[in-house]
Amino acid sequence: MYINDVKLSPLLVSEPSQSYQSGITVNRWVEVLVDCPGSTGLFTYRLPAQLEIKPGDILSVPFGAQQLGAIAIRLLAQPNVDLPPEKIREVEDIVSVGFFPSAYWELLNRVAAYYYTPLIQVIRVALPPGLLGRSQRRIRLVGGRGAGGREQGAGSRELGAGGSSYLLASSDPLAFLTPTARQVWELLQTQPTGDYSFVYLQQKVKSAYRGIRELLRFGLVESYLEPPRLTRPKLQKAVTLTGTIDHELTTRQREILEVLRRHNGELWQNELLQICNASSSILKTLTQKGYIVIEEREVLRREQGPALAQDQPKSLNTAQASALETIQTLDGFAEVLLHGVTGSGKTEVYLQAIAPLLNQGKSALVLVPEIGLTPQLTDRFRARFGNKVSVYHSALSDGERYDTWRQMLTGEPQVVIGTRSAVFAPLPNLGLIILDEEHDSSFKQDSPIPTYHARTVAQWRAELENCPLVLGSATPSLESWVRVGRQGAGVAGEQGEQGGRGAGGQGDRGAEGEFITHNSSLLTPNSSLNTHYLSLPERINSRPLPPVEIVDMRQELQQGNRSIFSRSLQEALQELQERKQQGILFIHRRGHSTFVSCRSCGYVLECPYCDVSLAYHHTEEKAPELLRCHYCNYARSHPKFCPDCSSPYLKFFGSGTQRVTQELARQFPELRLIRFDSDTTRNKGSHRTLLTQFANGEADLLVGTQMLTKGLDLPQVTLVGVVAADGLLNLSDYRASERAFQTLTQVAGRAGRGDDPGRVIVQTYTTEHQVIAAVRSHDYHSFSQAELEQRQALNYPPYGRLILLRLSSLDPIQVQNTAQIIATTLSTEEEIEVLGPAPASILRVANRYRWQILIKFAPDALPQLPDWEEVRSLCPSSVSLTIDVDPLNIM
Ligand SMILES: Nc1ncnc2c1ncn2[C@@H]1O[C@H](COP(=O)(O)OP(=O)(O)OP(=O)(O)O)[C@@H](O)[C@H]1O
Ligand SMILES: [Zn+2]
Ligand SMILES: [Zn+2]
Repeated sequence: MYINDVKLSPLLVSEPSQSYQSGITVNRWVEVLVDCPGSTGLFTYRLPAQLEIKPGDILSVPFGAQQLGAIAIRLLAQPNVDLPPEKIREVEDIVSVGFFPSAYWELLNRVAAYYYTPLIQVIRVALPPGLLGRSQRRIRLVGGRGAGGREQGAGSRELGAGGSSYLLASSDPLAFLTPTARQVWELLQTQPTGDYSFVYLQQKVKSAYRGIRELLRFGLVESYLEPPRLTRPKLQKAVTLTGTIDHELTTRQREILEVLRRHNGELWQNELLQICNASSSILKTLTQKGYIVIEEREVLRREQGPALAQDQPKSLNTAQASALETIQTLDGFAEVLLHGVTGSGKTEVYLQAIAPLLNQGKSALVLVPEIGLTPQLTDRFRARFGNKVSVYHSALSDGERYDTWRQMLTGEPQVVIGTRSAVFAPLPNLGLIILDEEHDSSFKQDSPIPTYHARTVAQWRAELENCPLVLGSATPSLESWVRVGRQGAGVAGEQGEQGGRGAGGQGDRGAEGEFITHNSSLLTPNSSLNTHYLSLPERINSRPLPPVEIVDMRQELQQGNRSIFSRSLQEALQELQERKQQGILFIHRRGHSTFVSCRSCGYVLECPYCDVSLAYHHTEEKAPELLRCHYCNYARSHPKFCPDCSSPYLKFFGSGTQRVTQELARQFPELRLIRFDSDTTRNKGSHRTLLTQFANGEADLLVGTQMLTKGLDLPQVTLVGVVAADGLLNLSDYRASERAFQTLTQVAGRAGRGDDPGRVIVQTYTTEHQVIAAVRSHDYHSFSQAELEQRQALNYPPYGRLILLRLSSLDPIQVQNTAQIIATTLSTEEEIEVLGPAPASILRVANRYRWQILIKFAPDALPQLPDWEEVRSLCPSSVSLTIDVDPLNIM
């Protein structure tokens, strides 16, 4: 039995009337997930009569010869019929009660059900790495040693020996304990900390678990999970001032105490030593004299930013103020689309929406697309909220993740900024969720499962926690646009619609024409959504959006310009230097060139493991010349001669970031460059370093990929150049246009954000493309309208829903046959449309052959979806199958 069933039956505990009979608990059963690699199914256990278990509790259960951690999923009044009752083992104990608050638990279950993923996999995404896996169960005395329960006198310890304690019941406060419990309790008393691992107690005391259970019942001990070894709390020495400073001290000693006093009497030892430039021996003397106390204290390893000057809220312009007002009047769950052009000050609205929440003791969750974008954004949040801000993303070390996660559990009001997986940040008391750059595709996980979209999960989370969700973007996704009822909304109305509170999206729906055939609530079809559309139509200080010049590269070539830079762009680069301004050059690809081929025979150098050409990488004069696969990272040295015909004439095609920087260095030797792509930002902190260098004016031009389209706010940037828009325009995906429009609009939006006006130059071979026209006129409305018409005609999202089945195998025949069998089976289902099977656009990656099947269906018809377990059972073990719900990449 698999977890998908969980969706169908309510997760609540079976009715008490079923579990109790004339006041006595009868046998009950519980289905659990076992924390054991590879185990994804549910296992049934019997509940000992005295244990009260709720779904989401962490249990310990016998599993084979082991004792494992497990999570209670649901209680059963009857075990599964095919399980012989005598084979069912008993739950050993509850390790932790209410580990998952109910709304959070519900969220995890929804994710598992919607994305057809075993719940344990979802739990693994949500928890910091290793929390369950390497955890160790421990038992400790409640209140520490000596304080354990009602005992205080010296007598009790003597009495414990042997079974004689019964005789002295009247004078022994612990006489009610059985000998086993007694023995465990005594053993714990011998430890200074009053605790032992469960395993150790089991070894020392026969049937210790019984005794422990008893002690737990009387509240004499508690059971807890020790953090994984790798992620032990980090301890650091803290120095506290205790005495008053008097005159018997040397000047030096007084100096140190004075520093401590100025820091409210407390500092970390290393900080104190650093500030005073002192050695630890002097602190030792001060300790001996009783002026200070040094003790180990836990430091939470949270990623620390640089110290920042405190920043004050800005006074808002009219549009910002009105948006903020709407957000602040929201009470409980609501969805807001904050559509603000690039540089309109969305971040300031977020900051001011969060500030009062913190004062009310609530927390806020801010989701951003990529880490590359976070340094600048986190700095802004830190400048406003100081150490109430923490960052949570997968590039943190395990220790940092674990500590940040625990910091959230404290429930202190705070702001967590993070990427996709931070949507599961365990913040109690959530007051607001913000998804910045909500259109960005990195919010979607393609693999491994769950293939969740953070926006979808955030919608559920906001609903379950009953708080507002704000989606911000200059180029909203069509899903969000339709969801707030903007489809078909007139362009003319844009300026005036500052989201009439409460009416928001809802009000102007219905009056519109042909697009209103579908309900906007695509994901939760029967809940009536409280949606709002808020617009920031202008940049801050009424700065204009930069004019966008489109250059036809075909004409450049006709007119004899063979450079990768048009004359327009060359002039602009020249001016940049003269005017001491800065620019950004956007290139679709990293590396040097996209492929290498032989001019004599046409041979193209390809990856031996993937069906793609190798990209040429060459960073500087003396660096090795490499050919690299961008799919599997295979690399080889660049051959001198064609492997096929031995001709020496190998030619590079297509230009990546390296080629462009080399070309720039040749044509504009004076321009100082910084290359910003995934090759140069591989190390931790390198994003920040490069961006800081650029912001400090240490370079004139930032040359990079996708990464620099996102949220960069640098006022001194006046020029933005797009070297070749075509790579973006000509993708085969149904979302190619939407993505190209978003990327180009975002990158254009980096220009002219300060006092100097900006300009944008887009080079392309297809000037007539509708996306190019829309980018030129900054026209989101007509673009989205035209695009939605096409989507609707073909029943693509946001009108139809998609599920993509990705199959892959080392065996090309087997995967193709399996795909065929599955597609045939699926096509008998009614109300769904099956496309394919088709080979993926790159058939082979890392030696695996890939096929896919696309399923389309109408969202509000609620078709009978296939039984996925049955579909999976059609897959031989050599073929892997991923079910990608709402896929973004269909290539
Ligand atoms: N009310 C205000 N008064 C003065 N400056 C402001 C105000 N609001 C925002 N700013 C400044 O305007 C600049 C642009 O704001 P911000 O980066 O928040 O825009 P954005 O809408 O998030 O842009 P993008 O979508 O392009 O990333 C920032 O430098 C910000 O500090
Ligand atoms: Zn050749
Ligand atoms: Zn490869």
